[in-house]
Amino acid sequence: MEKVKLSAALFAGTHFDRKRFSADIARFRQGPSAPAHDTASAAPSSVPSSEKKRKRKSKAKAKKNKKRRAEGDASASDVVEGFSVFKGLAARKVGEDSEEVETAKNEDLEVVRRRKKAEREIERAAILRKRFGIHISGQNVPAPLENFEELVSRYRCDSYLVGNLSKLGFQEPTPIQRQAIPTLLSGRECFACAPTGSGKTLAFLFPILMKIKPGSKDGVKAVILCPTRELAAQTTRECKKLAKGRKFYIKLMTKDLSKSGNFKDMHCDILVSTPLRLDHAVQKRGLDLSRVEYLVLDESDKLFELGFVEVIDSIVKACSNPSIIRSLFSATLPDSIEVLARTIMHDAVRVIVGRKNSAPSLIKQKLIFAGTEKGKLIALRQSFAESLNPPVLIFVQSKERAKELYKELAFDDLRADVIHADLEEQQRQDAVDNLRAGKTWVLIATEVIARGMDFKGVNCVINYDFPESASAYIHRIGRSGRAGRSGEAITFFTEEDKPFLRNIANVLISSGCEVPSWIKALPKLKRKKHRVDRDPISTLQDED
Ligand SMILES: Nc1ncnc2c1ncn2[C@@H]1O[C@H](COP(=O)(O)OP(=O)(O)OP(=O)(O)O)[C@@H](O)[C@H]1O
Repeated sequence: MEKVKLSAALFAGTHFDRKRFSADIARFRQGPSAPAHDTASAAPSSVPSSEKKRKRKSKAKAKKNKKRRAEGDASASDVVEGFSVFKGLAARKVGEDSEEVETAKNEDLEVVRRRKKAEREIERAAILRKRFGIHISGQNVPAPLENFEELVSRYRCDSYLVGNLSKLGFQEPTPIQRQAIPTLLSGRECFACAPTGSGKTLAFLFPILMKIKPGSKDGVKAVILCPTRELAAQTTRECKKLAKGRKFYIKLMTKDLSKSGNFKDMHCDILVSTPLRLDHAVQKRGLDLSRVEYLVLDESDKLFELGFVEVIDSIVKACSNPSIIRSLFSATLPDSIEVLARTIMHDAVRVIVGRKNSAPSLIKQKLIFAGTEKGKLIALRQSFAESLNPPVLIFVQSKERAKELYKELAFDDLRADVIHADLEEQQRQDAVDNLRAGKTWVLIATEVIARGMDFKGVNCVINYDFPESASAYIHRIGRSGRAGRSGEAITFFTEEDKPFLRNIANVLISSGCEVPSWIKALPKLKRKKHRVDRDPISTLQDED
C-alpha cells in the first residue's frame, strides 16, 4: 500500500498506463516474502536449567534478530526493486514526455517564427507606404510592391509582361502601381485615388493582362469604361503596347461596332468603351458581359455623375459574373461618389496616394485677375508675347466659346487647333495626334480632353474660363506635369469668378503654391459648382 502511495506521489500529474504495466504492478504489489513465524513459539516444551534456559533464550533472540534483519533487508531490497521498476517506467515516461515537449517546443518555435515574419512584413509594408505617401483602408491589404521584379517572384508574372515594362522605359512602379497592382492581383476590389499623370492606367491594366487568358473565344473577360472616346482610344493603345508578345484580343468600342457589331462571333478578351456605346451594344446588339472577370471604371467620379449613373448601373448589372473584380480609379474622389460607388463594391480596399483631391506639386499654379472677358483675351495675348512654351492647352467652358477663341487665335499665327464635341470623331483624334506630334502648338479645348488624356510634353495649361469645380480644375491642369515632369498652370478669373476662387485656392495651397491672403480670407462656398454666362470672346468687333 505504502508503495502504491509512493508511485502516486512520484507520478503526480502524469498519466500512468495501468493496463500496459499490469505485470509490473502485480509484481510490485506482491511485496517482500511472507513474514517468518516466531521461532520462540516453536521452542521445545521441556524446562531447561536456568543457565541453559538463559543461553538458549539469548541464542534464539540473536537468531530471531538475524532473521529479522535478513527479512528487513529483503523487504528493503524489494522496495528498492519495486522502486526501480517504477524508475524504469518513469524513465520511459519522461523519455516520451520530453519528445512531446520537444515537438511542442518546435511547433511553438514555428508559430513564433511565422508570427515574427508576418510582423516584419507588416513593418516593411508600412515603411514602403509611408515612403511613397500611400494610405490604405480595408482588411488584410497586400503589401505594396518594392519593385517590378516582385511581380515575378511574388505573383509569378510572365516574364514577357515585365519585359514590356522595361521596353516602355518603366523602371520603378509609381506609388499607385505599388499598391493597386498587388491589391487587384489578390482578388480584391479597389477604390484608387492618385494624382493626375501618376500611372493609374498601368495600375489597372497590368493585373488584367496577368490574370486573364489571351485568345479567349468564349466572351469578353475584361471591360474598361472611360468617360470620353479619346480616353478610351488612348487606353486601348496603351493596353496593346503592354500586351505585346501575347495574342490578346483587345477591342475599342467604336460607334460602328456599337451600332452594328456581330457580338456573337466577335473574339474579344478586353473591351474598352464609353458607357453609352457599351450599354447600346448590350441592350440592342446582345453583347454578353456575363463572363467579365474585371470591370474598371476609369475616371470613376465622372462616370458616377448625373447623366451617366443609370447607364453605369445597367452595365454593372450586365457584368453578372459573381466573382467579378471591380475597381474604380480617379485623381479625384468626392466623398458622395465614394458612398455611392461602395454600394456596388464588395470588401473593397481603398488606396489613396498623397492627399485626396490634390494636384501634383510639380505643377506651378498661378491665379491671374483679368477683370473682364476682354481683359482675358488681352492677358492671353500678352502672355504668349512674353513667352510661348508649346505645347499649350487652353480650356474654355463650352464648345461655342472654343470656336470663338479659335477664330481669334487663328489670326495670330500660333499653329492653333481646336477640339470639342461638335467635331467628327476623326477630327477630334487628329487634333489630339497633331498636338502629340508637335504639329500644333496651341490646342483650344473643352472638357472632352480634360480627363485622362496623356500629353506627356504639355508645358502649360491655361484655364481661360474658370473651371466649374475643384475637380475640373485638378483634371485640367493635370494635363501638364505628368510622369514626374514639371508643368505650369495659369487660371484667369474675373469679378464674377471671385466668389468661387476659394475652392480652387485650396487646391493651390495643398500643393504648396502661393495664394494671396485676401483669397484665403474669402468665405467658404457650400456650392460645389460654378458656371457663369459669359460675354462672347471677341476683340475683332472692337477693332472694326
Ligand atoms: N512606372 C512608370 N514609370 C514611368 N512612367 C510611367 C510609369 N507608369 C506610367 N508611366 C507614364 O506616366 C504617364 C501618365 O500615366 P497615366 O496616363 O496612366 O496617368 P493617370 O494617373 O491615369 O493620369 P490621369 O489622372 O490624368 O488619368 C504616361 O505617359 C505613362 O506612360
